[in-house]
Amino acid sequence: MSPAAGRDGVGLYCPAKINLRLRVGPTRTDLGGRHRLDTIYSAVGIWDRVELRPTEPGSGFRLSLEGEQLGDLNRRDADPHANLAVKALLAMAQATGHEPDVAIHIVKRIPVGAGLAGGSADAAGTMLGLNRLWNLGMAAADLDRIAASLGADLPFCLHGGLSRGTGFGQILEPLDPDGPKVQRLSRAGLTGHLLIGAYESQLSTARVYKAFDLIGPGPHDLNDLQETACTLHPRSRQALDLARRAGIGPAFVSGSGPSVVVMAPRPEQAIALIRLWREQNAVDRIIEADSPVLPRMVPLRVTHGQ
Ligand SMILES: C[C@@](CO)(OP(=O)(O)O)[C@H](O)COP(=O)(O)OP(=O)(O)OC[C@H]1O[C@@H](n2ccc(N)nc2=O)[C@H](O)[C@@H]1O
Ligand SMILES: Nc1ncnc2c1ncn2[C@@H]1O[C@H](COP(=O)(O)OP(=O)(O)O)[C@@H](O)[C@H]1O
Repeated sequence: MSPAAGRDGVGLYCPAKINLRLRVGPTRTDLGGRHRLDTIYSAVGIWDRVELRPTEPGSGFRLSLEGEQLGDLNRRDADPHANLAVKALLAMAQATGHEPDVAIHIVKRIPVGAGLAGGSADAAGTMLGLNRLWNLGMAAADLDRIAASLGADLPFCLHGGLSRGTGFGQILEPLDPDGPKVQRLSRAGLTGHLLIGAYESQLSTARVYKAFDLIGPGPHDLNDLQETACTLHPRSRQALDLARRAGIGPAFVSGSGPSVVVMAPRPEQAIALIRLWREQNAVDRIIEADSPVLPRMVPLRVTHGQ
């Protein structure tokens, strides 16, 4: 991780997450009623920026959001305590005996409720930033434990890169970038340049998992939740069909969706797919990115005139 926090705080670049494989098993009481998973997480270069600045002692936390597509975060009645970054601040404060006197500013670029773990990314960035801002020196295992209490894919968001996830998604086996497993993923076209097709509408992860128990997995999908997500959000199926018919891919739904991921290693493939998606109005937003990537931390400095 990069240099220590600056005098005025710390900034984190928090990547999104996709699932290159997502096998969903039955719900388990020993997993808190969640489904058993076997997944390959990959961090993707769509970046939220989380800025943490100390506030006056005893003044409590502040939250501010910035971005074009804030989804349901933009509701006037949105409770700041429901924001996953705030939940992470309060959990870290409780675990370490610190007062949560921190201003959190989030610049959102990860589509909200998209299956890209935008909330978990911001929460993980907040945890990494506080570890530095408060000079905690917390061990990774302790951070992972707090992260797992906040969300199933939050532990992965602390680390980024490529990891296998089991349990309810919180047990991680980081994949060696130079090892045989990642080489196999690359040969299958599952690393490198990709397109994300995103939507104004959101899918609730809880709703998708509940519907999955009735709908089940598609026969050949990389993602067991894909058939459910496409049933609940047919435009995702349309976007995937267009990619498949154009021979561009692999193409799959990201996590609980609705966003879709199409691996497009060659520029002409990306250009062709962007044209197809736009002609057919198959998606609302198209983002080009690379994967895997790692979270990044930068010191904040007061800008002139601030
Ligand atoms: C589907 C996945 C795939 O990586 O990602 P997203 O699509 O959300 O990004 C994750 O499993 C989502 O992780 P996360 O979004 O952190 O889930 P949580 O907040 O912990 O739980 C949201 C809802 O999903 C259910 N859930 C979550 C994980 C799991 N293994 N089984 C479940 O049934 C929970 O019971 C809860 O009702
Ligand atoms: N910082 C945050 N960024 C995005 N969503 C958040 C955040 N905090 C809380 N949420 C809520 O979490 C829900 C899921 O958001 P997100 O993590 O982006 O999607 P997904 O779980 O599908 O990957 C949304 O309803 C959103 O209101």
